[in-house]
Parts: sequence; structure tokens; C-alpha cells
Amino acid sequence: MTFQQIKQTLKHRLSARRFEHSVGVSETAVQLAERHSGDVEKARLAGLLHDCAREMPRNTLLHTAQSFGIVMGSIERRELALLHAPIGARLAQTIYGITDPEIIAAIAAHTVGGPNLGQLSVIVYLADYIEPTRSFPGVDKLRSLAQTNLAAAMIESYDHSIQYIISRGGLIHPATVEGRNELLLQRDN
Ligand SMILES: Nc1ncnc2c1ncn2[C@@H]1O[C@H](COP(=O)(O)OP(=O)(O)O)[C@@H](O)[C@H]1O
Repeated sequence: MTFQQIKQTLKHRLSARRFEHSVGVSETAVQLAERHSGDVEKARLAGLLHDCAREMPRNTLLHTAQSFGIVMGSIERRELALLHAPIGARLAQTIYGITDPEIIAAIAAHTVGGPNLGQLSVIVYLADYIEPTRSFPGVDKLRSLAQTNLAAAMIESYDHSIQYIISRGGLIHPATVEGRNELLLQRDN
């Protein structure tokens, strides 16, 4: 599928709000890729597709994850919405014809992050956080940090996610903690 065909398909499959968010993530990912000498076309596609499974009902997420053989830990079983990221990565391949491993990895990692992320995964994770429709205290600081220092912006995003989940009494996915620890260790060495 071409980029335009994927965009038209998502426009029909997603709510207007989610589609607008996806276009915003795609455009923000392009801007970050330009700024940090990344792959602009991969950023455009991964950003557009990152939430392609976000509106699946919980039951469908569970059954689809099982049918794809996606390994579910206790956190995913409790928080089924997390499955939209690995499922989205599989749908990108099976429905949208994506074969590029970096794009697939970026979609899979966009919600919880993790250690050893490639630059495209970092760009999509941050673009999801700072695209123009996002509004939360600190988003403007994060937007400017993402222009100058991707690793520092990731730490700030992980901190924000972890604090938000704790404020709601939720379970924190270990990949988020591992990703944050890795970046702190690298920063302080
Ligand atoms: N690192 C994490 N660990 C555990 N749960 C998380 C994490 N990140 C997000 N979640 C939860 O997973 C669900 C989906 O998150 P997300 O896709 O980021 O939401 P949104 O629709 O706002 O983009 C939410 O209920 C959120 O609280």
C-alpha cells in the first residue's frame, strides 16, 4: 500500500479524533526525524500507523493477541489496552504491507517504550507524546527538549508516564522502568 492508501484506510477505520492524532504523530515524527537526521519516510509511516489497533475492543485485543501468539505478561493481562501496540505492529505487516523491521519495532514499542530502542522508536514514542493535540502541564517543555536532546526528552516522558500511572494506582510496565534506567545510567556515565 502507498502512504496515501494507508492514510485513506485509517481514515475509514479510526474515529475522527484518533485519525487526527495519528496524522499529528506522523507530522511530528517527520519533524523530529528531520531535526535529528533520522529517516523521514519511515517516521512518516510509523507515526501514521502507530495507533492502528488502538480502537479494538478489549475482547478483540485479547483474542487477536492470542491468535498472533503475542506473549502476554501479567501487566498486559490486567491492562489489555497495552496490547494495541504489539497488535498494531502485526497489523502493520498483515494489513498494511509493512516489512521494515524498524517501523514494526517502533509501533510495537510506542506505548511502554523499553531498553535498546532504535532512533525511529524514540522518535515515534516522543511524537506520540508531543503531537499538536496533546495538552498537559509540561508538554511545551517536552516539545522543546525533543528538539535538542532525544534521550533527555525520553527520560522526561518516562517520568511523566510513571508519575501518571502511580497517581492512578496502576501497574507500571517493566519495559518502561528498564528503558528509563538504561537512559539514566547512560546519562550519568
Ligand atoms: N508504561 C506503562 N505501564 C503500564 N500501563 C501503561 C503504560 N503506559 C500506558 N499505560 C496504560 O495503557 C493504556 C493505554 O495507554 P496509551 O495508549 O498511552 O493511551 P492513550 O490512548 O492516551 O494514548 C492506558 O490505560 C495507560 O494508563
